[in-house]
Amino acid sequence: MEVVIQPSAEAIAVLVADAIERLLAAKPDAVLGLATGSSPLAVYDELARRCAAGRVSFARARAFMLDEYVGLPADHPERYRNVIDREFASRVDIPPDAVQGPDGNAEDLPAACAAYEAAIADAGGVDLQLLGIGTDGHIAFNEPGSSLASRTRLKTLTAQTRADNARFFGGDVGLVPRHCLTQGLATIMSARHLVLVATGRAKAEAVHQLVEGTVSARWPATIMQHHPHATVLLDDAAASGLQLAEYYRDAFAGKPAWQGL
Ligand SMILES: N[C@@H]1[C@@H](O)[C@H](O)[C@@H](COP(=O)(O)O)O[C@@H]1O
Repeated sequence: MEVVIQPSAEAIAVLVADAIERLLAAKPDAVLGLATGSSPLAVYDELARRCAAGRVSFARARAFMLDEYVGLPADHPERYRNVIDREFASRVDIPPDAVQGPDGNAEDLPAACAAYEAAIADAGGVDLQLLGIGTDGHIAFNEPGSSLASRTRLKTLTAQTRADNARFFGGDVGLVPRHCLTQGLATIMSARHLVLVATGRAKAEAVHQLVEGTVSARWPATIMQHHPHATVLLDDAAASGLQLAEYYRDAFAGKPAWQGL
């Protein structure tokens, strides 16, 4: 796992956008994994800028979302499909039907989960998966206790996650759905490159566990320690709980530029 500590979300976004630009230059029909939440927003801003400037094109790319709330109306602004359209897809040249997410309004949710797994496999798997991390250590919506071998399925959100996400629902936790569909931890681990972004002190404990803790379903993101190509990008606040921060800084400072992330 590579840990990269940067001064700001914008500096992180430049590095992540560089990696995505490089991937698409080598493989224009690459499969991207998209995350919601506030953590990837600066990355989407940077990609939109580069696309407008003609530096990068998503015209042949495909993308899969990590997760979706269950039961939000199709036109609800916080439905993750709508968030991704607003923050990313509508701002770049990716064809609208090239972006897929789990169907949180399907009549048969287990069938929708199985179909989603099949769609990812049919696309050849995800090349680069963007991730945030919850304060309780979840990735996508894999809450504590999630099977480390899980695939896309229905999950119940923790009170902590619903409280954290209430800010997107006018501060009313009662409006945050209780259930979601989420890629499983094994689904995420199947992606070829994992790129996790975390900023702010609220993430410091989860980040410490992710990088330096024992691999355990108690902190689901720790499964990333088993991934052969995982990059964790942090600002100083999110890195403030790391015991080996100086080593990570030194290693990145001495890294040859041609290696990229
Ligand atoms: N399902 C999403 C996750 O994919 C995201 O990583 C996490 C952190 O969100 P934020 O980046 O807003 O802190 O919360 C949500 O619950």
